[in-house]
Amino acid sequence: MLALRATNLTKQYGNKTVVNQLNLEIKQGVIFGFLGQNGAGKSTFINMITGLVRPTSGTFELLGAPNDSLKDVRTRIGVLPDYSTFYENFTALDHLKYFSKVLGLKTTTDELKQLLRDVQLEDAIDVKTKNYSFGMKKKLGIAQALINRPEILFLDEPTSGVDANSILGIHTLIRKIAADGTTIFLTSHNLDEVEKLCTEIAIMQDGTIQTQGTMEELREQHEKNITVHVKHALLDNDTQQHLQTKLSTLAKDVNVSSTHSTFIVQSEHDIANINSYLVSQHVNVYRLEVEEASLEEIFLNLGSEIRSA
Ligand SMILES: Nc1ncnc2c1ncn2[C@@H]1O[C@H](COP(=O)(O)OP(=O)(O)OP(=O)(O)O)[C@@H](O)[C@H]1O
Repeated sequence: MLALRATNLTKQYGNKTVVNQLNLEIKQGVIFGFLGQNGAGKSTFINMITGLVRPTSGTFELLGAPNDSLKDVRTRIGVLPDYSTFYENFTALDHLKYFSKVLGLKTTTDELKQLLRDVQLEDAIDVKTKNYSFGMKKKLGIAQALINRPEILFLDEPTSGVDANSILGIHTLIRKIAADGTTIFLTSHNLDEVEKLCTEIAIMQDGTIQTQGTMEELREQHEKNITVHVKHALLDNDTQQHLQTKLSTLAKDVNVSSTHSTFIVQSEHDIANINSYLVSQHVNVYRLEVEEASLEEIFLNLGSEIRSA
């Protein structure tokens, strides 16, 4: 069973189409990163999936339940919205007890305390939330979203405004929740975070999914420049010059020195060609390192692909 399948999902506000015939499939157990510039339609998509906003047209299935029977799965999902509000005079424990009751769960106080420990709020269990920092409120929001041990957890910007130490803690927690079998749907503007955490990534633009895949697949599809560093046996001046000239016909930004050379190619195929050429010239290659494109580069490349289309 898929965790989520959206088919031609569309949301219009007046004349404006915010989510446009969107198709998406998410397998169970993945940490799914959902990216897009401001206004791309991410929150609107999540709001439809979590039942806050009604689609204009199209359908989706969440944990196997069709969108018109969402109440059947509501207790199996967890949601951290992009902002959470809490009763100021409640402590963290009061909050979790309250939400546990609202959801009709039979969670014990010990279990709720453990949940607060999991999100590193053990020192603030009995502190009123009016005294919480922004980051502490995020953590409490995550604890609240986990209270029903959800099968799929929606995290909208879980680390924005959170200090670096706490971010590491939240990342560890997300990995642990995923390892326990929960599917994670993560929205973040922090591309580094998405690259580190997510096993699958989709990039949304103007209401549709522009690309989707693992980091490896995204690199294959959208990587424009691959930087290659070669360490080789000592070359004499003539060979260096010869290689500089020849490699410049096969690659960009070629820089051949006596023991190291670097160049930029457009595809892995070019690397194989250059390597064969070096072998044919009896250049002993000791090491060949490829600098992989970051998600940020892919994201920027995609933006320019769309603008020039
Ligand atoms: N209730 C609404 N009524 C009218 N327009 C809306 C409504 N909600 C969202 N929009 C518009 O839909 C577009 C997409 O908004 P949405 O919040 O889904 O984008 P987003 O990708 O989540 O952006 P961000 O990264 O800034 O959170 C925006 O142009 C927004 O102004």
